Amino acid sequence: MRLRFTKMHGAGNDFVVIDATKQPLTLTPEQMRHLGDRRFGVGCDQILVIEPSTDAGADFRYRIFNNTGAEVEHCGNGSRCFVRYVVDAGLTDKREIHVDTLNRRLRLMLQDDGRVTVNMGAPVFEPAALPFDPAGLVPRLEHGFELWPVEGVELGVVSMGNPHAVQRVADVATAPVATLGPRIEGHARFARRVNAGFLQVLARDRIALRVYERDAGETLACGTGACAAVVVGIRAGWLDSAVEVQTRGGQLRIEWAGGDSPVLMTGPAVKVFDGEIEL
Ligand SMILES: N[C@H](CCC[C@H](N)C(=O)O)C(=O)O
Repeated sequence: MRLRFTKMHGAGNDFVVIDATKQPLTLTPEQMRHLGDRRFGVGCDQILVIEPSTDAGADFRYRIFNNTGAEVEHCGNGSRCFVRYVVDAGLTDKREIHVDTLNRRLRLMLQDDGRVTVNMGAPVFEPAALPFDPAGLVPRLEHGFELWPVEGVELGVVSMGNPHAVQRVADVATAPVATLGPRIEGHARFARRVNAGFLQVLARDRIALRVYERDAGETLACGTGACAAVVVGIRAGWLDSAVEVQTRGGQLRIEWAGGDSPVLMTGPAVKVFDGEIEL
């Protein structure tokens, strides 16, 4: 099969974007893995498949697959690239777009400076939402927020639609992302595995972040991970409600007013090239 695609990135988190708005497309996990392979295929962290909406309340739907072929619930950087794609491809003339993912409806706004703001929905802190099994653990409370002792560190857990476990570190540059990241990502207490965030507080409105992503390893940026780190930092009393997040691939802005209010993420979305591949 000859497949047309668009290569994009959001703060260095890179995607193969496939437009399936005009004809249905089903790729096997093996075909996804080939697309994601940085030597034998195109190479990407995740694959984004854009489809027509199946509900009057949304303009589109899209599906996200890690480069292992596993479908996931949410991708912050991918949602911004989705907006850039559908606007540039002329699939919509709107600047506020509603899209359905596996388990959320997102509202996305294209800003005049080219960045995209995404209403990422509200965080969910109940362990069962990830899922995370806290049985037998005694959390340390930081400003009333539970930090769970796992693998010798303290994890703040939160679902942004996909699962995240965030720990505070003194310096992201020396954080044990390559060794501790996979141990947390695959830990038995996370039945559907987890994205492992390493957060360094630079100021109450600025953090540095590295994320060992579920099913993808360390990426240069993780949008849902940035949301997760900021809301954990706010609940733990380390951060204010608007935070600049420095990732290895670029900068994101995360805002959250607390409670059931939605998390707003603003950041870049860049098209790199169009291509075709024989699958
Ligand atoms: N690896 C994530 C999906 C991609 C999320 C990330 N790329 C983002 O920008 O949010 C997971 O399995 O939940």
